[in-house]
Amino acid sequence: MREFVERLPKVELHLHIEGTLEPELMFELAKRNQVAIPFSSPEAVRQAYQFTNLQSFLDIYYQGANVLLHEQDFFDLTWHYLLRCQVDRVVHTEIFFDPQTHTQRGVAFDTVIRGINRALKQAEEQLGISSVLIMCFLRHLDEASAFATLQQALPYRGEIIGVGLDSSELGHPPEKFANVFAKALELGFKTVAHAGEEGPASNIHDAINLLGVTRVDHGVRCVDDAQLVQMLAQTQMPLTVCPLSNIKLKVFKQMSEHNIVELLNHGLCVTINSDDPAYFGGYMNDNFWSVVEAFPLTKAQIAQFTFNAIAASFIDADTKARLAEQVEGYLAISQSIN
Ligand SMILES: Nc1ncnc2[nH]cnc12
Ligand SMILES: [Zn+2]
Repeated sequence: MREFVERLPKVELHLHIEGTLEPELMFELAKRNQVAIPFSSPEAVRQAYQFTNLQSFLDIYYQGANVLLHEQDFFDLTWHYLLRCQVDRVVHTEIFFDPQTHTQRGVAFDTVIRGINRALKQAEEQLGISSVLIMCFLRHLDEASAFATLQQALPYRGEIIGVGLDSSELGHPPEKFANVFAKALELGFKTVAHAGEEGPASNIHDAINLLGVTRVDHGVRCVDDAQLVQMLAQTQMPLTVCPLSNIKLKVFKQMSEHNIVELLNHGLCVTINSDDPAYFGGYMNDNFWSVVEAFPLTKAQIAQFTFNAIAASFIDADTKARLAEQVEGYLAISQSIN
């Protein structure tokens, strides 16, 4: 089964590029850019990754991003992730970036996007991996800052497919960003938002109704509202679930208590994603495997996560059909072997 999971073509829909900063690269960039970091070695960094909740992670995560200063740094960060995609058979990825994490430190929006985009283009050409970019607003910052960020993104309309919402969910509900999301939709951006990760099921409702999202990031707290679960199944509203993240951030005590398979069996459009893999202990294969290890799933059920991700992606219809065919072929061959 492990080999089936490893070779299964995958589509990633919930990945923060800043969350792919491995301790080794953090050290290399700290040295290159002469930025002080409060760790003595990459191992010491890993030791510090003991989180009690979302906020305890975010505090360390924003600190780590301080080593990213130049276009080349953003290129290196993104390229390392894309090489890992190749290993994990991720054929398409939809990447979040947090411009405010960088512009607040005096790094230009242009520097961030140029570095990331150069790596994405190289991956398309050299690795055959396609991608799109989604710009997230930090919800602990105010509406004015989100509006300013949206304004800064206008020259890059062709390179940014949508806007998202991340950072501290508790105390920062979707309604805080209803105006800026309305403007983004008017400008032609797609919208997604983290909701129902640590926050209540009502945040999922509000992300859908007030922010016009086409996907909900995480969304696992939907189970607290049976009617909402029914609606999510009926509308096939995608949930980009991140299993290892949820364990690391104590959303669930252990994988056997995770609700992803329950949601899959209810017919929801759930997908598997890695969120911040450098911090949470694994990329796509590890996330798939953590679920497969904890629950008895057939190959067809495992492949369903990829079919769901293809359907939920921002890829054009022809490419979706081609990718789905590729996965169907893979599933048929591996089912015929045993
Ligand atoms: N899991 C997560 N939830 C909210 N904001 C984030 N930013 C990066 N990872 C996040
Ligand atoms: Zn996330």
